[in-house]
Amino acid sequence: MSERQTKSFLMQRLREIGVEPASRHGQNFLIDLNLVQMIVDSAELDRRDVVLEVGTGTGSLTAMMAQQAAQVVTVEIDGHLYELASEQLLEFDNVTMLHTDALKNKNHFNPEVLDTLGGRLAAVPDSRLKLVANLPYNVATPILSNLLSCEHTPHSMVATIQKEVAERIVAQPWTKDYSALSVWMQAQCDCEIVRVMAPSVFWPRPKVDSAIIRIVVNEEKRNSIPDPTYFHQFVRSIFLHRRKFLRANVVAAMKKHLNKEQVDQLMDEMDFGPDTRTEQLAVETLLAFTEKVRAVAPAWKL
Ligand SMILES: C[S@@+](CC[C@H](N)C(=O)[O-])C[C@H]1O[C@@H](n2cnc3c(N)ncnc32)[C@H](O)[C@@H]1O
Repeated sequence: MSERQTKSFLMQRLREIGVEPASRHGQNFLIDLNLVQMIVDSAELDRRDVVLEVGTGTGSLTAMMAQQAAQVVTVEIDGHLYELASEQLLEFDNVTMLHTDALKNKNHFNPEVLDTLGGRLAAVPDSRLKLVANLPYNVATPILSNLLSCEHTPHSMVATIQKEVAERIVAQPWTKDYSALSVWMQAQCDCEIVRVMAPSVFWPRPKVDSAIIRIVVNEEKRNSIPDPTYFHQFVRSIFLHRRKFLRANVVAAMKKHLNKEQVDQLMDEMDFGPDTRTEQLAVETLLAFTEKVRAVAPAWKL
C-alpha cells in the first residue's frame, strides 16, 4: 500500500467505527510502510523474541512483527482501536492483545502487562524481551525508562519517539541535551538514533519531528551499577539544575544526610574543583561519584 492508500484506509476504518484520533493518547499513526518495515528490521527479530508493543493502534506494526517473533504482547488503551486491531490480528495465534494502560503510574508498568510478559517469556526457549513500538509520545520516556527497572530485563528497545527525547537519550556531556535521562540510559545501554522522521510520515501529523531510536541493553554496563535505584534517584536529583555548580546540587539533594563538609570531602576525593558543573560529568564519573556518596549516606532516599 502507498502512503496515500494507507492514510485513506486508516481514515475510512476509523470513521466507520466513529474514532477521531486523540492527541491525549498520542494517536499519530505511521503511514509510511517503509518506515514501519525499518522499525521491524532494526529490532532484528527472531523466534526467540517476545515483543512488547505499547500502542497497538490499527495493528499494522503488530502484524509484521508477529511474522518474525515468537510472541507479541501488544497493549492498547483505546477500546475502539483495540477492537479494530483485534479483527486485523485474528489470524495470528502468537499475538496477545491487552486492552489497558501500559503504565500503572509514571514510575511503574501495569502489573497485568508484566505478568503477561512473564508468562510468554517462560514459555519460549532462550527467550529475549524486546520492546518494539511506535510509542505514544506523552508516555514515551516513562515506558523506556521504567522497562529498564522492571523485573523482566529487556534485550533491546526500538521505538519511534519525539526527536527531542531521542536527542536527550544519546546526548554527551557539555551539550544542552545532556540530562538525567541520557545518564540513566547510557549507563546501561548502547543507544543510537536510527532515523529522523518529519511529521508528514504520520497521520495526523504531530507538531514535532520524530526519530527511531535503538537501545540495546549492555549487560557489562548494567552489572557495573551496584544499586540502580540509588544511582537513578541521585542522578535525577543532581540534574534538576544541571547547569549549576555540582556542589550546590549535591548539598541540596543530600540535605539531612550529608553536611557541607562531607560534600566537600567527597568532591576532593573525586578531584572535582569548586566550579565543577553537573552537566560536564561523564556517565562513568557519575557512577563512581554516586558510589562514594552511597558509601557515606547509604540510607538516602528521595
Ligand atoms: C503513535 S500511536 C501508534 C499506533 C500504531 N502502533 C502505529 O504504528 O501506527 C500510539 C498508540 O498508543 C495508544 N496508547 C496511548 N497511550 C497508551 C498507554 N498508556 N497504554 C497503551 N496504549 C496507549 C494510542 O491509543 C495509540 O493507538
